[in-house]
Amino acid sequence: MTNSYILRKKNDIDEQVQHYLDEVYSTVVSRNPNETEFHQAVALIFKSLSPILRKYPHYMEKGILEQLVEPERVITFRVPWIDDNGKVHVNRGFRVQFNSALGPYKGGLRFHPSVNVSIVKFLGLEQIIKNALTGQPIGGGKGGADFDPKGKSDNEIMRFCQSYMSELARHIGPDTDIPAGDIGVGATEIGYMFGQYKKIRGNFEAGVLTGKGLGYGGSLARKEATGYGAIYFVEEMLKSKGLSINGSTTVVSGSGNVAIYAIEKATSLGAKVVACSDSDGFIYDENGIDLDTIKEIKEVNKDRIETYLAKHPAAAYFAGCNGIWGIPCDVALPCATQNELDSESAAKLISHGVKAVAEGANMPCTPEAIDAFLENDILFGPAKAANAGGVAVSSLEMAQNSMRMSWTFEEVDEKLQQIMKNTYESCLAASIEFEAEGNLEIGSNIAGFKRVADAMVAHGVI
Ligand SMILES: NC(=O)C1=CN([C@@H]2O[C@H](COP(=O)(O)OP(=O)(O)OC[C@H]3O[C@@H](n4cnc5c(N)ncnc54)[C@H](O)[C@@H]3O)[C@@H](O)[C@H]2O)C=CC1
Ligand SMILES: O=C(O)CCC(=O)C(=O)O
Repeated sequence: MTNSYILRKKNDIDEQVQHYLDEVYSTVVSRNPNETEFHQAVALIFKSLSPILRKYPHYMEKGILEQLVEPERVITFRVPWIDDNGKVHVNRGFRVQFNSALGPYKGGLRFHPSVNVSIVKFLGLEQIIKNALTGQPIGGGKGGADFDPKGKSDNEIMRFCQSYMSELARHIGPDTDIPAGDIGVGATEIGYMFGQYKKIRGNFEAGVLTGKGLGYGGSLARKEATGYGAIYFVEEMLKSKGLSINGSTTVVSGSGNVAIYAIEKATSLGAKVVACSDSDGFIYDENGIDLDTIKEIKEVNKDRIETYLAKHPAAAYFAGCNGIWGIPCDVALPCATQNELDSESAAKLISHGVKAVAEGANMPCTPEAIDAFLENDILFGPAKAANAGGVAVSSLEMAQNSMRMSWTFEEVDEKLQQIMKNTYESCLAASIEFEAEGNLEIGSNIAGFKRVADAMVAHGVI
């Protein structure tokens, strides 16, 4: 009698939770039609949340999920600029100020032709949970424009950045919203945007942007932070199985900021990184990639990865990006872009004996690929946790700006290592508490969600 009563109660709450998740998700889909990346990001988070909603049903009673998936503010604006031939172009700019429960909105800006409201919202939603996992006092936001920096002159990029900031400036500030870089936005673009912001405001507010140059308020180790942080996270995952990245064969997709510094740290810890890519194709160098050549191609010459062969004729180049996951490796790090690693690629990695996969990029693995890794007991580091090092050091940059002082590279790196260790441990602890031991996908979503949800409950319905 008692047992069947308990069983019925348990089924009731299971049903309520599932009904609540389904209902909020279907509202997201109907209210935001065609925003497929945003739907995917919502579904990924919701898939992990049943256990915590069962344990703490007050999150449902207080409508936390309904509020979480609706950005506090979405700003869309015109970005007109003039090219070197005098022709006028108009791009569309975005900033999604998604959630400020834990602090001012914080997250990068992406300049890429694919940028639209769906992409900015998926990135913004992920950023809320990621920022919470770092333990830093930062809310979640993201922005960008459908501007393609490829093939543009330095003057064109400067004029674009100035125009973009002419509008964005009125919406941001060191205690309001602090943008940084993402795809297509590095220290050069941040510099031009900072210059324009300073001119408009008539103030030197260093803390309004992060990822700044070292000469005017940037932090040592910010450039390296996302890639290094991903490797610190991978080391924690591997350690849990008595393994290490030392001696591993590693494959990294992309060859931008995240990929380059992931390769640098992995190599310094004894991994052999044999492949990396750009949006045209990938290189395979069985001796281990020469990172100085990659840096020269990507950071100095802004050229294509194929040109690696000029200095390393024994290496191989393959057109197309997906083939990179067919290379046998122990550790795979997708560090390029969303949905770059699908179930077919996951199956290849698994059949070749991959031991760990960690997402340096945001949402690079499709939901089916993630399921395949988890079902096959592959260590899986989700983006929200594995690539949190970049925004964590951005928060340290804000702290240094507030104090008007600078920490050494070693000091920042040490704090980054501690944050990545803490992030790993809080994801693991949540996975254990909610009976999914070692499933860091569930652990990261629950641990990050709980911190944000508790703050939202404390603030009331606002
Ligand atoms: N920069 C940062 O601090 C952080 C970046 N991320 C994420 O990491 C990813 C990469 O960003 P960044 O390195 O900053 O950008 P980036 O602009 O420096 O580099 C992007 C690289 O990816 C390559 N790429 C683009 N599409 C590709 C594809 N389909 N296959 C292979 N390569 C492709 C580009 O050629 C470029 O080399 C993005 O998902 C971004 O959101 C995440 C956390 C922080
Ligand atoms: O450093 C930041 O504020 C943002 C980094 C970022 O865009 C990300 O974590 O995806």
